[in-house]
Amino acid sequence: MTELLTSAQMRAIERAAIESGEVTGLELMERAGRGVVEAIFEEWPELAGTDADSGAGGVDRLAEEGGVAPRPAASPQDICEQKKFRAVVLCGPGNNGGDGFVVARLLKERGWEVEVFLYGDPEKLPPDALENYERWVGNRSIHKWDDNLIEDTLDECEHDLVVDAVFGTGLTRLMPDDTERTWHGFVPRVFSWHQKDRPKYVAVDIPSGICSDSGRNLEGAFPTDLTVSFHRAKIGHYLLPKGPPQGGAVWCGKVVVKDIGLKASYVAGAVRLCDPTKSTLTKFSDTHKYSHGHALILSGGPGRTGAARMAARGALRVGAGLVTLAVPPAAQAEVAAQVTAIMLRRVGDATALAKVLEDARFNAIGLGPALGLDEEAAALVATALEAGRATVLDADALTLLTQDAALFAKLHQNCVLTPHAGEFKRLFPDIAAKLEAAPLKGPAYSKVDATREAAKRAGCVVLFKGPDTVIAAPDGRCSINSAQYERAATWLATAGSGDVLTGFIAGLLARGFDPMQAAETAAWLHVECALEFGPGLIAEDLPEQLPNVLKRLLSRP
Ligand SMILES: NC(=O)C1=CN([C@@H]2O[C@H](COP(=O)(O)OP(=O)(O)OC[C@H]3O[C@@H](n4cnc5c(N)ncnc54)[C@H](O)[C@@H]3O)[C@@H](O)[C@H]2O)[C@@H](O)CC1
Ligand SMILES: Nc1ncnc2c1ncn2[C@@H]1O[C@H](COP(=O)(O)OP(=O)(O)O)[C@@H](O)[C@H]1O
Ligand SMILES: [K+]
Repeated sequence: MTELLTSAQMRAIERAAIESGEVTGLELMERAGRGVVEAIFEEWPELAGTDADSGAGGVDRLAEEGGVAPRPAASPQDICEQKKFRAVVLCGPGNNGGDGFVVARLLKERGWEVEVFLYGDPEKLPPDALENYERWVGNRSIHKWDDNLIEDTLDECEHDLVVDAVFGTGLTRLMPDDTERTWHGFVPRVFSWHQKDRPKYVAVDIPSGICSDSGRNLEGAFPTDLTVSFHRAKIGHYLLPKGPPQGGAVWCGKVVVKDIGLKASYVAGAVRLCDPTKSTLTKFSDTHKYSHGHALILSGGPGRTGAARMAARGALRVGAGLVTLAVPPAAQAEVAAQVTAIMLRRVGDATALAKVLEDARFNAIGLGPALGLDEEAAALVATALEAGRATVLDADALTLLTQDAALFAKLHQNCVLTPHAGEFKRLFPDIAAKLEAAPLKGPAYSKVDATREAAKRAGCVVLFKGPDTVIAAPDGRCSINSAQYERAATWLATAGSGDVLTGFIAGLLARGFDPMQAAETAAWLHVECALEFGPGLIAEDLPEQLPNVLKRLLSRP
């Protein structure tokens, strides 16, 4: 799985590389700037089409240095007919600004018209950024930051590109809103997002104003078409904090990560992006049904059995050897008429459930969807938890946990809780309050922090749903299952899709996955199934996509 870093982890990696003598800060900055230029031309090849001032030399030079691929030299006539590309590069007071000066220089070398604006005092720039500032100003002009001048510059003639290199991983305070700078007024004026032929907006590392650890918007963020980060993506690229103002992924456009030559070393405690490997899933290919475990899914009463039936179908499709629905007697006929491969057991109350669970072959339990909120349902949850099996709790089971501290105390390390935002807030109101509070500084409290704190308190795995599902274990392991960017699947937010996820987790628990791995793998498969089907999906469709999804995954090299 891909590591997602915090700003502190990234700084530590950079510091270790510099201190070991492997690379200098200046070299890293040059590679970062070059990576941004490369990514721009990969994203918009049409922008790589001319270098009117420098001829083909600019391109070849960059290519020799490991930059973009060389292309045939343009004829003089072509060059005359081609318009000159124009960029505005907005640089900030730290090393993010330093990267911006490198980008400006490389574009200029390719014949671009480049205007650079500096927010801050040149004398206060850190050493590598200062060096690149001086390389830039050696023979070109630089403008002191001025909202009106930036706006006039962009209005004066068509620009192809605006590069945002104001703040990166070093954003530690709310965006400035003083008399000298008025970000809140400035951004929307310059940023004519819906205007046809507007310039492309590119963020260096992260859109300025977005906290790279949390994705929180520290007010006044610049939205972008393309975000180019370095070495590893940052957590903030993959979280989607609710607004106002909304933050994270929604501002990044698309995230490209460029290698800047830092070693891929293990980072203790790093958050990971869910992407199970074939080896995670080899457990899918072994043999006998009894070796694949037996999941027990608890159903609600008459008229409320659909949720559990969908969960059971999910558990079976994901590969549990056997799946049994525990059904109240009054709902038995309703369920029996609608299931085939799934078995039924009459479970009238908690005593009956305890009796069923005497059979040690039931090695995983899924409960909560449409279970009910009465005392009987609470007793079922208590009995299930007392059995100590691998257990996934969702929906009504989560609500019951919020109503009874003694029930909450029965949670154990083999449990997985799967709250959506509302359920999370009811279960962990104080943690949710921290997450909802407007951030005043960076790094801000994040959904990752909140889920880790919740998992620690519950003593079990917590899967906090959303397009940025965060999964955490009490020992601090944490991952994000993203349904954003190329995995965007908004149609997954459909009634009952959470019930299917419960089933996927229960099925994987039955197969012997540990709770963290079951939750991560199920969440990932859930989104893959939504992508496989596409828009128009209803929850029942999800389990039926699994055969194709698994086939594709298992045929990976
Ligand atoms: N860490 C690394 O390995 C690398 C970092 N590089 C670049 O360096 C960046 C990090 O550089 P820095 O740590 O200097 O941080 P930044 O350049 O992101 O910003 C720090 C500066 O902004 C000021 N600042 C922070 N929040 C502010 C606010 N709300 N209002 C006004 N000023 C504010 C700080 O006082 C400081 O002067 C990365 O994002 C990346 O672009 C790259 O050069 C390549 C390697
Ligand atoms: N914008 C989104 N894009 C993709 N998936 C989403 C989005 N919003 C929610 N989801 C996912 O949809 C599912 C909804 O589950 P849940 O809220 O429990 O609904 P229900 O109770 O109707 O089943 C979760 O897996 C959640 O992560
Ligand atoms: K930036």
